[in-house]
Amino acid sequence: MILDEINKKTLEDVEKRKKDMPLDLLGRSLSANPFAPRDVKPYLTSTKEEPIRIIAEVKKASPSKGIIKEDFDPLLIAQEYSNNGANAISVLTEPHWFKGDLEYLTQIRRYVPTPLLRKDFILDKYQIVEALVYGADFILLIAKSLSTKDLKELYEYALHLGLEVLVEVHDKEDLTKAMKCGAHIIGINHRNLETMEMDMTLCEKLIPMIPNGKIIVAESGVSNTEIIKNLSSIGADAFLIGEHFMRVPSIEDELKKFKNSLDS
Ligand SMILES: O=C(O)c1ccccc1NCC(=O)[C@H](O)[C@H](O)COP(=O)(O)O
Repeated sequence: MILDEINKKTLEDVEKRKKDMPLDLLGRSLSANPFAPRDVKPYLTSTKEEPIRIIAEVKKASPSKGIIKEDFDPLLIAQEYSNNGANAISVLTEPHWFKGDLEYLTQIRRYVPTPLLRKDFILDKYQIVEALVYGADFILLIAKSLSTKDLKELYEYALHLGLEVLVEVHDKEDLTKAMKCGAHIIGINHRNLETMEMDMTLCEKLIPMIPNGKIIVAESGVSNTEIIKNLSSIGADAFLIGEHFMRVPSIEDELKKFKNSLDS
């Protein structure tokens, strides 16, 4: 199964990086870290004035689609997102299946003011310190990949370092784990990361089980204003969108249209 394969390879890579740069050394670079993480909650919370929040993803490739964007310039894409109203930017840093790079985070953080998500398969505290050093404001933790205990431990470690966490769920069991760890930002991923199947009705099933006051992010397969309108009406605050933006002729037009989904 793809998620197991990705997690296995991710852990092997982390072990190699730990040998090249042990955690205490990596941690030491934090004292000179110019990238203090910002509180992303206000950026992701739907309000009357700005009901639709968009996390726009910098995504070159994926396990389900292969290469998505040939002429891929992460900084240019991020600048376009930022200039056209994205509330946060998701930067895929996984190198094998998504062709991402941790360096993209730093490149973007230097020139783009919008808050950044390190989108990766985070299984080890080392990757959380990396996220901070390379310029992320928040990280992704996938409930399916972690035991309740590990999820809670990584979640608390990230908060302790000043990073917010998007806890991703795909079913009731994941949601129970997210609740037990006290997650405040919950991503409902329409994509089953084990089978790649999409279930665009998932938010309808899971949102009613989430207590009030949480920030809800609808993830994957969002490609038109009808989907956004519908999910917003049932309680989604924010939308994580990757492939669609990578394929459209004008990110500017599409992003503006999505932000104004409720106007028509
Ligand atoms: O995108 C995939 O094929 C994928 C496969 C296995 C694990 C994760 C995967 N994607 C990560 C994501 O969550 C998406 O990149 C993100 O939600 C945006 O989705 P989309 O708008 O459908 O590109």
